[in-house]
Amino acid sequence: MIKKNSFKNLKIFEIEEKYPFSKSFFKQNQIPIENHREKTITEILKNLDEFEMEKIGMTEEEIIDNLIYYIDEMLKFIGVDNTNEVESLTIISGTDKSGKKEKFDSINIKKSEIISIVGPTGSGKSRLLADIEWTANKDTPTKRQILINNKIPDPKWRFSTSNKLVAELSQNMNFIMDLSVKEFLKLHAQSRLINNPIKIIKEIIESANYLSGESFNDKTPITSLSGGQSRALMIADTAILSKSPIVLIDEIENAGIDRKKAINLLINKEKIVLIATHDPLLALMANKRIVIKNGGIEKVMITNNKEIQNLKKLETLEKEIQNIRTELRNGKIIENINI
Ligand SMILES: Nc1ncnc2c1ncn2[C@@H]1O[C@H](COP(=O)(O)OP(=O)(O)OP(=O)(O)O)[C@@H](O)[C@H]1O
Repeated sequence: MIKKNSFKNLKIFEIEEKYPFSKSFFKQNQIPIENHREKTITEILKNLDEFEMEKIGMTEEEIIDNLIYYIDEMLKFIGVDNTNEVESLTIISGTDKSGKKEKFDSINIKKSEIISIVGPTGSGKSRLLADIEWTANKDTPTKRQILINNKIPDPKWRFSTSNKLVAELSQNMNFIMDLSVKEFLKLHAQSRLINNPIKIIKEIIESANYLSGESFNDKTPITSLSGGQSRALMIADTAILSKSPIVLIDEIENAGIDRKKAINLLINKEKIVLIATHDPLLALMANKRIVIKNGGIEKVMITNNKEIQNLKKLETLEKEIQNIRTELRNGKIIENINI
């Protein structure tokens, strides 16, 4: 909610910069802001004569109240109101596949934390991500409950398309639209009412190229992106453009993308990231890992110092595998392996 007192001190150019859509309020209500952008709304209204005020059809207070209401509603609509701020996510225990209570009471995850979810095939990793996405309220097969900022979340999260709590990155990123990368990102930026889409589109493309190493540009048709390139584009888009405070990743596939860079990009944007994975590198990159067995959360482990050192070894191993992959692709014979 915008506070009226401090709002009154904003100059028109500051209001327009912060809330670009406010321009249409001024226009529709015929408020003469032209050449007065250095003034506050109150200063402008005070200088209007009776006739001009009559044309607007509202008192000074009504104009300010309506403008604040308009901005608040627009912010909610595009999903950038501060009710979107998520400081923590809590998972309250439910039952495993046999109906037994899970072995924990609650797990609290904070902003900028990264959590991996590990467990055998079919153990329930994707189910946990789905519980979070649906903000389960004891109404899913696991009977878990999800709290946001320690409260039962507003049901708006479940149904709103513009105000999404969760951004999901899945393995399959098949684009079917006949658009260039620039057109695609521009559409997304427009839907978020971004003021300067050109700058942000450039940033997303640069980040995606940094992640995939296989460059593309703004003119590349999205249908011709490779698997790695489209995953890189979606990750960069999610990190930079999406307002969703929680990112759920169902395994970042190995090929064609630097997973460490991808995770760092998401973390820098202060998101909560949960990754269901079978990949040791991703599992150990997380601050904590949730171990799932037979549909239930078996335990939560904190990545310890020894594991962090081992992560470095795994990264070296991974680099060597990448080198071998490149050599094989280039028709070379694999004679030496450096481990
Ligand atoms: N606690 C539970 N109670 C009832 N059903 C569950 C529970 N947990 C998981 N399931 C169900 O078990 C099935 C397998 O779970 P899920 O797909 O989440 O496994 P997974 O660990 O992601 O598997 P994979 O590694 O193969 O992707 C799903 O149908 C899911 O709904």
